[in-house]
Amino acid sequence: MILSDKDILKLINENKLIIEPFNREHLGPASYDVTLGNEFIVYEDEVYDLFNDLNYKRIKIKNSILICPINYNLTEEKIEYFKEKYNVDYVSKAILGTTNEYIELPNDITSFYQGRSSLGRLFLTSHQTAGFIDAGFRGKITLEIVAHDKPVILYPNMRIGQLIFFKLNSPAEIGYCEKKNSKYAYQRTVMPSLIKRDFIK
Ligand SMILES: Nc1ccn([C@H]2C[C@H](O)[C@@H](COP(=O)(O)OP(=O)(O)OP(=O)(O)O)O2)c(=O)n1
Ligand SMILES: [Mg+2]
Repeated sequence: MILSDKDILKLINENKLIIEPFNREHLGPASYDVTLGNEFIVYEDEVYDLFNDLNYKRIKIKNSILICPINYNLTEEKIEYFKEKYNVDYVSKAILGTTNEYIELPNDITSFYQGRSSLGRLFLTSHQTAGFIDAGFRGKITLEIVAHDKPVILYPNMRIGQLIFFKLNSPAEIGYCEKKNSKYAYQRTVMPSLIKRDFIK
């Protein structure tokens, strides 16, 4: 069962569902709009070797970031051109970002993160395959941001996507943060893939 605005508000007021910061304006008929944080991660490896630690750099921006399509030949000159012409802090292709919002789901609620139609219409996606938020998850949501057509300029604190909440038939026995090997429990900022932990016995 998908939660309506009334259901979401009731759970928030009962402190069963946490969304921080919470903005009543961001509540939709059956969803909650979340906002883009100002911290990002760009990987620096030539290949994603799942068995090794991934090298990446963390970026914090003040005003705006320009996301180029993944097939772009992003030369240094092009980066300088975009920075100059559009007055952006950073230029990147695929990049990891985060919501500003920290959430806590009870063990009987899961959520799906979906991009917003206004950005979908600009061929910008803010999650790839990962959109499912486990029951009992606590943390901020890491976003996988890709432009599929033209470069798109994004701004911290803009509404980037939405959370839809589902009530489970019965509460999960073990919530995400109670599971021993949960990789992203309590993440308070953008986190890189920790897939390597799947291979450590
Ligand atoms: N775009 C997304 C999707 C999910 N999550 C968070 C909430 C999920 O509860 C948690 C784990 O998601 P998955 O189970 O899809 O990821 P993994 O299976 O890779 O991680 P784990 O092994 O920890 O379950 O990551 C996130 O931060 N950003
Ligand atoms: Mg998982």
